[in-house]
Amino acid sequence: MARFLVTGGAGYVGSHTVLALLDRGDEVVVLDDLSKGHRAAVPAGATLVQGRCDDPRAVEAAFARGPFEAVLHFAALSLVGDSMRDPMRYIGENVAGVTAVAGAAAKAGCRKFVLSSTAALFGFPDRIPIDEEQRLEPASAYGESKLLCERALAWAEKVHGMRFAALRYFNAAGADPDGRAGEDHDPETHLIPLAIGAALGLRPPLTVFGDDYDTPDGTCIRDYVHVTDLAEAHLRALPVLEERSVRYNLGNGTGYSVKQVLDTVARVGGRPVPHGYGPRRAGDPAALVASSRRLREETGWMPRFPALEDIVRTAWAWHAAHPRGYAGR
Ligand SMILES: NC(=O)c1ccc[n+]([C@@H]2O[C@H](COP(=O)([O-])OP(=O)(O)OC[C@H]3O[C@@H](n4cnc5c(N)ncnc54)[C@H](O)[C@@H]3O)[C@@H](O)[C@H]2O)c1
Ligand SMILES: O=c1ccn([C@@H]2O[C@H](COP(=O)(O)OP(=O)(O)O[C@H]3O[C@H](CO)[C@@H](O)[C@H](O)[C@H]3O)[C@@H](O)[C@H]2O)c(=O)[nH]1
Repeated sequence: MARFLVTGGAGYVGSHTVLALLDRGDEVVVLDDLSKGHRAAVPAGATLVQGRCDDPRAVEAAFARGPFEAVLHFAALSLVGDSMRDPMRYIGENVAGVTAVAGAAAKAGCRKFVLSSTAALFGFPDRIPIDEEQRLEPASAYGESKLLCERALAWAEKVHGMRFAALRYFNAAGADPDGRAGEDHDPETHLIPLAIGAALGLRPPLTVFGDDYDTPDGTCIRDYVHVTDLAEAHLRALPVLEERSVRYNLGNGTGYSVKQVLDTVARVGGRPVPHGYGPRRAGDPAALVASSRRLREETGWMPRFPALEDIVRTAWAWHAAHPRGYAGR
């Protein structure tokens, strides 16, 4: 049993990872300012310190609950479109969060750090699937902020001997298979919850952003990876940090188009997804699919829910059971 600090543990991916840690018997302290997350998403067995990652007093209060085996850093601003309206805020806050938390970790003698990084590091990629050797050229301030976070951690390693794992998630999706947690962003911008919301009559009809891409059906292709599999990848990456720092691209390795996602939601839910077509969303690449070969080979990670249908089924179950998300829980 070990104790972990999870920043952003009241958010979507963070809360599922807290569950994975608690399920295996670990102790968890969550540092989250609840700006986007939900108190009710912090599992009962975890301790919540409410505060910002770039506030030294809040970070100190969190580390006072240590010592920690490792820090898992999920807290960040994470909307691509938003980052293009307010790029300095995204870069400033995301980098400040990492530097404050990693600096405090080094001071406290905690030398393992796992960063939520992103496929947005690759911008418009040259080749699919995207492996770790591909050019890093973010096409958004959000992607740039995460690249700078990775680079900051490389300095923490050089100077303080801090090992880090940068996990570049592709599209996180789905919900805890036991129904204990799910996806509830406000505003919600992600395809699967919007499609399910439209099918359930909880949200307006979905707009497909462009059907003139150079893909088989004209809509964008993404690699949807189950949030519980993402959580498991964090646990798998930890032992590698005994030896060295790593960067892993993290997805299923299969791409699905927006139309295929809508068909799957309709099939799983047994009702159509009301939708129409609109212009392309600025900054959307035609296709993003991960090669997670390195992660699989070096850690033994294997997704339990690689099929889109299973991913959508768990998401559907959560949204149907919690039509208002975490509100009122
Ligand atoms: N969801 C995805 O598909 C996806 C894909 C790639 C990368 N990521 C990255 O994974 C991480 C988690 O994403 P998510 O979808 O769970 O987001 P989320 O918004 O649900 O969770 C982020 C959490 O961090 C908290 N937070 C934000 N800024 C904070 C700050 N300064 N101090 C303290 N707490 C703060 C929020 O309140 C929220 O609970 C983010 O770093 C995101 O960039 C997500
Ligand atoms: O109303 C909508 C919402 C989305 N889409 C499309 O659906 C796909 C998926 O979009 P979305 O769910 O918003 O995810 P991404 O824009 O691919 O971004 C996610 O995945 C990135 C990595 O791939 C991360 O960096 C981001 O944080 C995360 O939000 C894209 O082609 C969108 O154009 C629509 O057509 N209509």
